[in-house]
Parts: sequence; structure tokens; C-alpha cells
Amino acid sequence: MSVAVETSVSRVPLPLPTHFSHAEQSFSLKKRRFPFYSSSTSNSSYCSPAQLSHSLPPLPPSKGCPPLSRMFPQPASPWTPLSCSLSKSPPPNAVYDPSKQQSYFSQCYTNLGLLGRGSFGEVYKVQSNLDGRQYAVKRSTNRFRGNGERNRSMREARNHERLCPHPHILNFVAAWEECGRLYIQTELCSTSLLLHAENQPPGPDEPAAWAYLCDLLSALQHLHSHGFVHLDLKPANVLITDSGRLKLGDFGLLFELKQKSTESVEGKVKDDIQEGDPRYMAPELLRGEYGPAADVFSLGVSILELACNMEVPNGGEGWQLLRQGFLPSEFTRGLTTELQTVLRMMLASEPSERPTVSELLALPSVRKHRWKRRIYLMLAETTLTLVSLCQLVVCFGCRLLSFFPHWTKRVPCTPPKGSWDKALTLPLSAMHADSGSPEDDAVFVLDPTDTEMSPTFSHRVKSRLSVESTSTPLPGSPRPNHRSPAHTPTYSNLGDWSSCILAQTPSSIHSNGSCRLLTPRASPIHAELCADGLNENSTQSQHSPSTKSTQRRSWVRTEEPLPRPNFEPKNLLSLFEDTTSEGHL
Ligand SMILES: Nc1ncnc2c1ncn2[C@@H]1O[C@H](COP(=O)(O)OP(=O)(O)OP(=O)(O)O)[C@@H](O)[C@H]1O
Repeated sequence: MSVAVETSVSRVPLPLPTHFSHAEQSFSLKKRRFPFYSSSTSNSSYCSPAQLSHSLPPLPPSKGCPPLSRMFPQPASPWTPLSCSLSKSPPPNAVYDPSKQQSYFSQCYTNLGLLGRGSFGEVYKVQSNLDGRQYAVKRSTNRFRGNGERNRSMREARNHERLCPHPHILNFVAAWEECGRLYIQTELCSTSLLLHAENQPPGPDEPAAWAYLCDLLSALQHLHSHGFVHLDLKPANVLITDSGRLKLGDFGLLFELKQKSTESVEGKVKDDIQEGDPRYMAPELLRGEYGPAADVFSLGVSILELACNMEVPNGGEGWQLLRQGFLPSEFTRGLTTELQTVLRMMLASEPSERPTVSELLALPSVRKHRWKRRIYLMLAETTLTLVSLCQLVVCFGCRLLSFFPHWTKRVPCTPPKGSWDKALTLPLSAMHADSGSPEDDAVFVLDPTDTEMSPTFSHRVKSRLSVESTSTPLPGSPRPNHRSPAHTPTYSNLGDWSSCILAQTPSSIHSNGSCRLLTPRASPIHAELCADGLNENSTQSQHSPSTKSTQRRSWVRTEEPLPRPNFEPKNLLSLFEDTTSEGHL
């Protein structure tokens, strides 16, 4: 008898959520959505139709707003801090000056573009002018139309602030009201789980589904253990960080369980409770039963959607079937029995039959995947931290160099490898031969048609030469003795090259007038070449102009030096002896 009653009860269709009377009759595969550029957004930002179509349509423009005058400047609208963090420590006057015309938002943040739009708000990527870090700021689309709407909007911010920080809960930073709108500042994530999943290749993805399940169970455990129920868990309300960690967000419907104890409060709160998204809504919510089991159901539907790439029905037969414990086998048959079992438990029609979050976390299959997930996240986050540390060091180095421009002049750091090799095979004569004409300068420009030659590099070499040429006579004019101290090259007039040349002993200079140029001893290029075992004598004999292009370029000049009038290797040698001894002094 009881079985017969139960069967007849289970056949009675559940009432449909009030928002969705248009029923979809069956389960279907997810339709792929592609991002498009929104005409109303900045160049860099885009929002996908999914973001818009998966939410309720935006409210019509508020009719209760005070009219804005185009003729007279508006006084700065009052800024009201809503979060305790902001009330306790408002930004200093240097960052936010209330007497200024600009809003609190524009004074305290640099807007980096629109991240997305929901049904009630727009989310911007911002850089805080206070600490220089990047955040997300959600601003309600419309001004409040009355106290009821205002209170509901405020509740989201207040609820969010009340939650203790947790690695899988979106971190709250601040909230304020300005110009009749609510602003909530949170940590910045990469995107929402919904958009992330839609950008993945189509088809079931069970490993990802396990990862999502583990992260969201941790988030729910945190909420439930603190006496809260989310009541609006769905992929659109979950955010994903760069490392792939899921963060539960959007606490507009957060419900505090302990309020149930007071009868008067219970009635008040229940009247105030809004319906969440009907696609993910647990059946008992329609009967006014609010509890942690509702979140378990919503999580079950979300994981089913993500694992099977299934369009979740928002009404109709499919909606009813899901709430009667029926899993569409045409979608779930690709999943392992482990995941099917877990989903079946989570989607039990009666809340009392569903396992609690703690019971789910204790399941061997969940524990196994949770371990894997922890290790994955640890590795991913460590790698990301290391990468950002490296970037920081490079940035710091670059800034440091910009403070000491003379350092940058001395270090010939970034010409392309090819141009380095070519430069190093230049005859030393070309560097401090008596030259002052543009033709002679052209010798240093190596090969202007060479695409490997960096323009900055050739420019630098040219400029070095022009500096040198001012102290050297023109070709053809009587040449002074190179031994004369007046013409001994110094560190300064050798410029970049001095650091290379002076690292050498005269033995580096070959009798044919060519020279082996080395970078300073600490140079990694030097180390690389040493490791390669490049021998100046052997390479010198091996290389020929014909094979040069195919062989690895050597640091030793192998070609005949460019014919230059009045070039005397002997003078060059002595010049180096002089320079080296000067350096020792
Ligand atoms: N902290 C964040 N970091 C990065 N992107 C975010 C963040 N918060 C929101 N977004 C992006 O902005 C979009 C809209 O945000 P959100 O869904 O919170 O607005 P909403 O008005 O509450 O929408 P709904 O009420 O329909 O859930 C999200 O889909 C997501 O892509």
C-alpha cells in the first residue's frame, strides 16, 4: 500500500519554477557558443552570448533615477562604504579625495576593461591605485529602485564579507555604494567555469569533472560547516583562476541556517528568499525547504552538465525526470560507474536520501581524486608563482638599468646571435684604425642588408665609431704612432668593445691581423663557447669563407682581414700591450 502511494506521489509532476513556464521537452547536447566582441565594451573585452543568455534578462532601466543634467556639472555623488574593511580603513586622501568631482571608483581604480556581464551587474578588471594589484569590481547595472531592491543588493555584499576566507571561495575585498549602485571588489579570476567549459573541446571530460567536483565539495564543506547554504550553485557562479583552481562566488542567495531557530525571523527570511536558477534548483526548494542538501543537488546537476556536455533542461519533462532521480543514460553511459554512482546519490529526489558533503568527501573515489587534485593544484600554483617571480626579477632588473643608463651603454647585451658572431669576426683593425669617413663607418655596420643585423645594434656601433672618429685623423693624413700615449685607446673611447677587448691578453691577437674577441669573462656566451671547446687555433685553420655559412660561426676570424691601407699588425699588438699595462696600472 505504502509503495503504491509512493509511486503515485512520485508520478505527480513537481510544480515548475515561476520564472520558466516554457518547458523544454527533452535532454539535449550543449550548443557551442563562441565569444563575440560586444559593441558596447572596450576593445580588449568581450562577452559571450552564454554569459547573457544563461542569466535572466537585465531589468529595464530604472524609472526612479534622478534626472541627470547635461548643463550643470553634477556634484560628486555620496560614497558609502558597505564593507567593514572599507569603513575601518578608508583610502587615504592621496588616493581618494571626496572633494573631487570624480567618483570613488575612478579615483581609486584604473579600469582595465569589462570582464563580463551578468543579469544584475557588469564586472570590470581593475588595478587598485592603493596597492597596485589587480581585482574584479562588480557594479550593479541599474540604480536601486527602492529600499527593497537596495537591501537585496546589499545582502550579497554583506553575505560575502561574512564568509571566512577559503581557497575555494572567491575572496571578498570591499563593497561600497555610489550613485545608487552597488560595487563589490573581489579577487580577480580568469573566467567563469561556464565559459571555461564552453571553450573546451566538445565531448565528455570526466577527469575535469572529478576535479571540479573535488574543488566545489571543499567550498561547500566550508560554507555548510559555518552554517550557510549557497542556494545558487551553478557553473556560471563559479570562477576559475589561472592555475585552474575553482572559486565559488555570487552569494546573493546565501542563507544562514541558524536563522531558522527564530520563528519570526524564519517567516521574514523565507519571504525574502529569491529563487535561484531553476535549471540547478533542488526540488525541495519549491516546497520551501532550505538546507545543505539543496546545494548537493545543484552541484550534482552542474557536474552532470560539465561531465556530459549536456544542456540542462530549464523546465518540462527533462526537468521533472532529473528531479525524480532519473539520469539520462544516453549522456551518462560514457562515464565510469564511480562517477555515475556519485551523481546518482547527489541527484536523489529526496533531500534526506542525498549524502551530506562530508559523506561525499569520505567516499574512496572522491578521496582518491582529491589527492590528485591537490597535487596538481600545488604544482600548477608553484609553477605560476615561479614564473611571476622571474617576471618580477626581470622587471626589477630593467627598472634598475633605466636608473643607471651608463650601465646599459657599457653592456652590449641584446643583438641577435648572428650579428654577435659577425661582429666578433671583424678585424680589430676596423675598430681603431684611423678612420673618420662615413665609408669607414660602414665597415662597422657589417652588412646593412643583413636581416639578422639589429638596427639598434648597428646604430650603436655607428655611434661608437663616430665618437672614436673625433679623436682619430682622417685616412690618408699622416698617421701618428700608435705607441704614442696620446693615441692609446682608453676604456672610454673603446666604448662597448673595450670590455671585450681588454679582457684579452695580446696572445688573442693573431699574426694575420685578425683578433679573437671575447665577451667579459662572466659572460654566459663566453661560458657557452668554452664549453663548446672552441679552440682559436684549430677553428682558425678549419674555417673558410665558403663553409662559413653552413658551419657554426666561430669567434675566430677566419677570413682575410679587409684590405685596409696602412694597416700594421705590429702596431696593433703594441697598442694592446699598452692598453693592458694601462689597465693593470
Ligand atoms: N572575480 C572575477 N574575476 C574574473 N571574472 C569575473 C569575476 N566575477 C565575474 N566575472 C565575469 O563576469 C561575468 C558576470 O559576472 P556575474 O555572473 O557575477 O554577474 P551577475 O550579475 O551576478 O550575474 P548573475 O546574477 O546572472 O549570476 C562572469 O560570467 C565572469 O565571466
